[in-house]
Amino acid sequence: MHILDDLAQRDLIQQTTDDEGLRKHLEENVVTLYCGFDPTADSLHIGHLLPVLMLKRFQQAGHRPIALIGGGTGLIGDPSGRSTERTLNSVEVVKGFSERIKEQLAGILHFDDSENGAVARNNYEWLSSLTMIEFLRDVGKHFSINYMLAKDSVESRLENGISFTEFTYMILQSFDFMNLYDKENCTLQIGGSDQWGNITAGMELIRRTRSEQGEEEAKVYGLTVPLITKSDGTKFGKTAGGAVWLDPEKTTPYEFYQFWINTDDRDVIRFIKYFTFLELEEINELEKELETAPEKRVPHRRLAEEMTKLVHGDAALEQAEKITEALFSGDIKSLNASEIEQGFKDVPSTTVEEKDLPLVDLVVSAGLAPSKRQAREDIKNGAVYINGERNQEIDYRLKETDRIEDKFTILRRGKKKYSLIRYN
Ligand SMILES: N[C@@H](Cc1ccc(O)cc1)C(=O)O
Repeated sequence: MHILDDLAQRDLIQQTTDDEGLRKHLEENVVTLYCGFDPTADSLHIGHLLPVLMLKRFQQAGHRPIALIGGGTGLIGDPSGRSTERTLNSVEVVKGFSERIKEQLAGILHFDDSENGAVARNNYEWLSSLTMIEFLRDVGKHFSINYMLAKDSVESRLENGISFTEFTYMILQSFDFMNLYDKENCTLQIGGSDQWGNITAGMELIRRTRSEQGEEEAKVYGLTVPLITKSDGTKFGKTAGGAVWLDPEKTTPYEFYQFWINTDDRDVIRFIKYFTFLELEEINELEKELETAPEKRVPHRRLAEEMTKLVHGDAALEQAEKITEALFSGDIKSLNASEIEQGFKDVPSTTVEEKDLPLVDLVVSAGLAPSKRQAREDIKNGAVYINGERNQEIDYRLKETDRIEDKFTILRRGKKKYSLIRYN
């Protein structure tokens, strides 16, 4: 199947410049394409995943992707899709962010120098050495202010204001495209739907400056992926705890898994098409499953599996599944300390100095009962669990075997009220 047809069937194409031309171009050539990622934080988040996976899809279809780290543009700030000016980060900070983002991209794209291996570039390399005079003469001269003012990213900001710095951003991104065209024969730029203006600006620059007189026009292409919407109207990729990051230190693989498994029934098939590499036929099967046995949540589990494996690897997926299962069945004893840490990250925790406290005291300090009297009552009634096991001894003192790797005990009251006890 033509890559563009596969993408279309997955609803992954928002816009292309010259669909027919691009189709032919991809049929006849190993196409070098790129997508840029600005280091605006120390990690990518799932909002970045679609374009990253897009690069991978093109690679699987035999083309050559470049992941461009915006070490230079990240110092300027893209106004696209934003209603307010960004605050600038220091050069040091952006450098640090760039390195981490490169590592994350490597984890998904597996950079290598073979013919259609994915490669990473950093635009700091060429943007930092561009002189003011060169910039204004060789690049700026090809941009009319009227054209720039008409771009969405600028137009929408005129009322609230935009600095000259952010205003020039599109010129820098255009310069990137031209530079990659010159040096690497890169002829396609992809990006999120908010990047349309920047991508077409670059195409225009290349057409103007790189077409030889009397020859065919220098021809490059652009493609954008859609903005991901959710059926409940809330923003994709945000949870109560904030953004869903790809860095396992910021969003644990378990949380990441939970994010996907909690996808709304109405969105799950669409997300499987967007984010996984499953064949369309298999996706149709999953859709049937959803219709006939929605309570089994087979597609949700599959989505969570595929995504966790892709971003965090097999071992992390296995752990996420184990934690999910243990929390569901209450079998806490099967978890080790690192799994406890992940699975109970959002559960209230109490740190205690003494290790063999009476259960009654612990239940109170953990905030699971308002008084010792109530705690005794609860224990007697069988509402209190240590690491998933009911304990009805009113005079019970915690023992070594109640501590998981000597670090944690999980107390539970009733069905759902958990508390994580940490030992110093
Ligand atoms: N402007 C893009 C990132 C980018 C940077 C440089 C480029 O050449 C291309 C894209 C964004 O904010 O998402």
